[in-house]
Amino acid sequence: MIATQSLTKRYPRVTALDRLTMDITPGVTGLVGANGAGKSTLIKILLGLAPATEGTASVLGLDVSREGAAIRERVGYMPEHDCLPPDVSATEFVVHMARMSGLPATAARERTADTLRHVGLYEERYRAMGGYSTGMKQRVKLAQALVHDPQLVLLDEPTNGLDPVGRDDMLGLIRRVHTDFGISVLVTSHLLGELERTCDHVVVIDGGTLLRSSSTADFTQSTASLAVEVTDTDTHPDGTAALRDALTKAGLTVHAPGAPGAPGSGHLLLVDVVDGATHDVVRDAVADLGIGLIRMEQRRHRIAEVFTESPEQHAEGPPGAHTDRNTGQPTGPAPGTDARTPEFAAARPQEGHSGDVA
Ligand SMILES: Nc1ncnc2c1ncn2[C@@H]1O[C@H](COP(=O)(O)OP(=O)(O)OP(=O)(O)O)[C@@H](O)[C@H]1O
Repeated sequence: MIATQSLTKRYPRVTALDRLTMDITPGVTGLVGANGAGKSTLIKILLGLAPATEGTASVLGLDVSREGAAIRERVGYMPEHDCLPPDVSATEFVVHMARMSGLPATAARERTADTLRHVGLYEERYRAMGGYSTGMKQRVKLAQALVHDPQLVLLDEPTNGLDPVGRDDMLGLIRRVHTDFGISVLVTSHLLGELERTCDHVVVIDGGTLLRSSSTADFTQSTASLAVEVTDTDTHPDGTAALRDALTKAGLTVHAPGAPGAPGSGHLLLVDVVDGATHDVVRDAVADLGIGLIRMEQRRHRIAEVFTESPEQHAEGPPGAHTDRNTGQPTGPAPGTDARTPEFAAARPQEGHSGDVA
């Protein structure tokens, strides 16, 4: 859908994109990065609205530097900032945008009604947008991006300004744009947590450079672990400790509950999954000890956890310390490990916490 090669954008005082090379395939892709990482700049280049300083990019096989108009015919765009005229209704506005995209008048009205219904705007669609809530405005912005039935939509921070419920609704809508209509989606966010529920693929950029690009499953599965809880018996008054010893002897890595920095807690053991046989080793060890197995469940790490692990664990991952591409000065650790943006910091894993609500 999208390919960039050494894409660079320099503004007079800042390099917004720095030799960015990536490929985005059909589906729902999340583009995540802290504020100022270069997400909006990338979208503007992909739409042919801003020229790159160096490098190339194509969208649906069309060159962004020469075929911007053809790209904008086939691609929908939802801008980040509030851009709706306050004194017209959603219906008038979306019909206008449909006409601008080349739809005849009747088709524009029909598509507008369908699209506004799809995004959940009903009677309100005839009211002036100046009186809309942030959630309603975001829905109108999504509707105008979809109204001309594009092959791909670029959504710039569609959950900005929404409360948790509004955000969940918007993420559900975005997912359905792909599942119901087959439209591919590139959605940007500075919240790691919300992307793993919505996207098939996640691209992480920081300081205009690519940190990581992989499927959401790869992000979370590569570091899966088994959570195991067992009973105590007369023979083994501390069943958890007995099992930990047995599994360690069997060559598995077990995180001891309560150990400093260990992810286990209480009576839960977290066992790193080596391969498909790990479950069997745990089952056999429990049976041999004669203790009861309360639960054994596979846990996927959340994307945020991947970024709080040591960088050496990811060959293609972020370096531990970043250097400002403009000043050459160190700026601190990679996203997910620093406090440059509260949202990244808030995305740190917490038990029973969705990870993206500050
Ligand atoms: N027109 C411009 N002129 C000069 N600098 C710009 C311009 N547009 C963006 N920048 C700078 O380029 C960098 C990347 O900005 P960009 O808006 O692409 O980031 P972003 O990841 O979308 O962040 P945000 O979510 O805050 O918009 C920032 O340092 C920004 O200040």
